[in-house]
Amino acid sequence: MRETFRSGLTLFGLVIRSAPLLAAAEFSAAIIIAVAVPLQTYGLGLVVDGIAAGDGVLRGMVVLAGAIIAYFGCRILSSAVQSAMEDRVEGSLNRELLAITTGIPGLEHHERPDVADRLAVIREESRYLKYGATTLASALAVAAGSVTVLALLVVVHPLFILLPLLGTVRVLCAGRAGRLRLRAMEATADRHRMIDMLTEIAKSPRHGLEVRTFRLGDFITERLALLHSQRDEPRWAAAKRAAGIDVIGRIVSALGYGGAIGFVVWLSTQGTVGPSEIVMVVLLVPQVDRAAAELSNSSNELTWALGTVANFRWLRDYARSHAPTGELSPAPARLETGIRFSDVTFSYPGAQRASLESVDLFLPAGSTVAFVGDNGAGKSTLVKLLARFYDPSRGTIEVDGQDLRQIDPESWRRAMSAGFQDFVKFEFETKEAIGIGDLPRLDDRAAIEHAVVRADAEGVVEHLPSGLDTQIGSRFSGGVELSGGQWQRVALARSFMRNDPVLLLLDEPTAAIDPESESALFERFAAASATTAANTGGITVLVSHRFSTVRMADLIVVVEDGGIAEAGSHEELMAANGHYAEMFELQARSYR
Ligand SMILES: Nc1ncnc2c1ncn2[C@@H]1O[C@H](COP(=O)(O)OP(=O)(O)OP(=O)(O)O)[C@@H](O)[C@H]1O
Repeated sequence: MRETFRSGLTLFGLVIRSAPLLAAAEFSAAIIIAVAVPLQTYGLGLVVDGIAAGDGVLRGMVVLAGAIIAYFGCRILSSAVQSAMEDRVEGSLNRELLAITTGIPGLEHHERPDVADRLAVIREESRYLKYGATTLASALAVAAGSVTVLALLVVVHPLFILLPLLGTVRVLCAGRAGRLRLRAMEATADRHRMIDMLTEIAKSPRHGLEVRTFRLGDFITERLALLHSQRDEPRWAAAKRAAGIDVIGRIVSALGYGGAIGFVVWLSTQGTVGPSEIVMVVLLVPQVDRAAAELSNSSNELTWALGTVANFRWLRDYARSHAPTGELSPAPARLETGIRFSDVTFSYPGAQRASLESVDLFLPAGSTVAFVGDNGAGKSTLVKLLARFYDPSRGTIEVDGQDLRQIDPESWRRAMSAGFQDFVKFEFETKEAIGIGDLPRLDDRAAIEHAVVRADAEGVVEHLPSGLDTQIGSRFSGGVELSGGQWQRVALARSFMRNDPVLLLLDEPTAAIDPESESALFERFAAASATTAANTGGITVLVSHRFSTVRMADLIVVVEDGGIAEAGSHEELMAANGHYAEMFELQARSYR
């Protein structure tokens, strides 16, 4: 109950923050409409009284006309503001959700199934929050209308105070039914995510090649049918139970309202009430029933909306609890000694096996470091720990002797830069797709051109019809599609936007580029790293499977099965005649 109340407050706060004036107009209009309806009945009662007593109908007509004008005026106002308010709420909710999820410093929330399920439910249900604003307004309005109806009925006979009890039964039943449906949705959220994923694979042009090559159409369709039945059957079972509970509520209230009308007719036979009271009760009792129906509808919708708000609050609390705490230092502007891994063990959330086991490693300031090793050895995991997407499960990573956990992650990310194999294809104008690598310099054309040169991407830009001003990607009209290697060079230029980062992480950023160009590129990296190293003592880390490229690194780290097998310069490792020498020879021979 307390949680529901809190979620209601959160929703109310969200609505007021998103659209204060529109919300004030919508809430007031909804309340006035709800109160105006019983007031019309009251006015009619006064007219009947006036006629019966021969006193004239002016007073009754004034109340009736006032209530009718207020009713229609507010209906017009409500229809004008409602959808604008909903759009504003939806927009600001989406922005808030995005800010929360992207604001979590690490990546764990994307990989923990319990968090991913909640995110899926929130995404699926966020449209209810848009309507939740209107639902909240109508729930308040129904409450105000019910109080007015009840006050008028109690004046007729105090026993009518019991009528809301019947309404409560109906509302409770509807609330229970709504919770049943929401729980079924939560329990089947993983299947829903899987359906989303398969549908995306089936529809997206990006996956079209593989889907067609492997003739996956039928396989995906069958898998989707199975998943739909696994998702929909529990939901349908819950919907049936919910409908049963709803029907019970409706029967109880219908019996009660029939009894109330019978009661006032009986009172009139006893001479206790007159014609105006009969008119009022006959017209007001259905309004109590309608109010209960509306309240149960809006309580149904509100239960859904508040359930989603509860998930939203959970996510916000999760983000807060994962926000860095304690005294945090800014990232160093200059590295003096280097970065040290001491006894670092790391397991991904939910993983059975550790991906890194007791790693001891020192990356000296000002050096270029290459990570090599077989698939799944742990190279990218080392990179992710360096970027602080995750913290070690055991052991420490120290930057110039300071634990990385004590450095503000925001400041650390600003001080570093990175390029990844599975980069994002930002379908923007080329200058923006590159410039976003250093947001404060998004409009600095000279800096963008410099990054293009460093990434050896001049050839890509020269071939674009409007150079840096060309829209890239085929999603938008006039957009120019790039090849895999060209996209990768744009992504590389993006990672070179930041001047002199203290850490530059390049995790197979050239996998789509041919070996010769990669070698040439790495020479440029090394030259750029030398400048960076002189200015900031920065470290460049490169992950690559190509030994011809990594040989020029100052330090080559051979990662094997979650540990460090060997580390040293190319010459040292060749002299040691170990795994590196063997792999180098093998690759060199195959190139020859
Ligand atoms: N998100 C994840 N969740 C669970 N396990 C993961 C995750 N990412 C990687 N792993 C596991 O961690 C181990 C190391 O993976 P990592 O990506 O670091 O290897 P890698 O050396 O970069 O491989 P590759 O050369 O194929 O890119 C692997 O066993 C992999 O299955």
